Amino acid sequence: MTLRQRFLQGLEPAPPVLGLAVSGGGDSVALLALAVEAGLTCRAVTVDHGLRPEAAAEARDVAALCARLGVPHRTLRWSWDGRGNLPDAARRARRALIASWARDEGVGTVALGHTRDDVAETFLMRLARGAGLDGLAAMSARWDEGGLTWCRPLIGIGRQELRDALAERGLTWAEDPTNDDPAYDRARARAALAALPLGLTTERLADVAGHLAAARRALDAATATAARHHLQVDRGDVLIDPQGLEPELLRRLVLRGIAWIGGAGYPPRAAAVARALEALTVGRPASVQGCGMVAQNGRFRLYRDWSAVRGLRVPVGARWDRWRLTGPAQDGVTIAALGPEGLLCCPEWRAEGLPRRSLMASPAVWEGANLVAAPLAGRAEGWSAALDPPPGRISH
Ligand SMILES: Nc1ncnc2c1ncn2[C@@H]1O[C@H](COP(=O)(O)OP(=O)(O)OP(=O)(O)O)[C@@H](O)[C@H]1O
Repeated sequence: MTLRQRFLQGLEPAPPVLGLAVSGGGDSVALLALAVEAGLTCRAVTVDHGLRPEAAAEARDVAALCARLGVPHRTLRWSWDGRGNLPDAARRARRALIASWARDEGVGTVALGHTRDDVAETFLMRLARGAGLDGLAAMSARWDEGGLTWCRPLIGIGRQELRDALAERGLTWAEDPTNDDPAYDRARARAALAALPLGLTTERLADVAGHLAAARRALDAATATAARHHLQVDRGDVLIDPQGLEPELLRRLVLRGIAWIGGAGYPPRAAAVARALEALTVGRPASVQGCGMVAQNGRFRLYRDWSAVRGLRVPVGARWDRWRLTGPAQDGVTIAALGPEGLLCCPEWRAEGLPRRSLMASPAVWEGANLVAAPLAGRAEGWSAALDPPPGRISH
């Protein structure tokens, strides 16, 4: 099969308009070139993170190439607020910017230029960190998120083959200097791939990651089935019945609960989850990523820890933790946690059937220090609280 055929196979089914995330590096320039050669209708986007002095020039080069190829292109800018881990913050911001660009452009599918080498590098990096099945499994070739389909049509293709194809076409690309900077994990993984022992190859490692991805999909399906029988959502809480569950499936259900309630956007440390499960098994409470857990009548209740939201205050209409409150319009009111003081003003709270600790972290309407409404604690006063749906997978 030719390179173009393999690219089209990786794209199946080809969308009416394909969004292309083009950084200007060899992989994504090859993505752009292959999409144009295949005659697809495309729109391209580049995110300038402003992190390297050359970034703006690279974005201009992509814009110029797109103009030559007749592909509409946009450059989006982002600047780091200094929070979180930089590569991770940049990736999340990039995905969010690209998603909103795609929605504005009427693009339903966005292609990323990850290659087989990226799969092998990621596998090695995660192996070095002692990752489990989820971390070692190959990145997804296609997934839906936020109303958009993301795909990686080059995931089965080697980086060198793509560069050779670019060279044949006289196309140039930018080399990211951090790719060879041993301060970065990925650069060290690249160097390690160039000198693998035991006859191991990039293809082999990518194959192994692919086998693990198949196992992960099966486990995801088993987790979904287990959730139907063993997991229940009780307003903002999650109830899990551990009876008869495989320990690994129980762990995965607890992880889902933590992801939804804690909302961290990345999985908690495996050791922290193992400790929490051990504590629950002997009837002690636990807390991970702002998600509290207690064992109660043979079931685990996962709830929002009040300490994680006690300082959170937003205007009416804005999202508070996982909630959005609506009610009679009124000036000067804000949304914050009910807390112990608020609960004292809700004499009927027990009738609602939620434990005190869950209600403390439930959303309430405040006017200064006065409680206006607490829809989950028996003081609705015309207000209602809608909850975000539980998420699917966290990473792709
Ligand atoms: N600045 C950017 N602008 C547009 N697209 C980008 C940009 N950076 C990366 N991409 C897209 O993401 C693909 C993968 O690039 P890269 O490996 O740097 O990103 P990543 O999403 O951070 O992945 P990883 O998890 O491998 O670090 C690129 O081929 C390209 O499609």
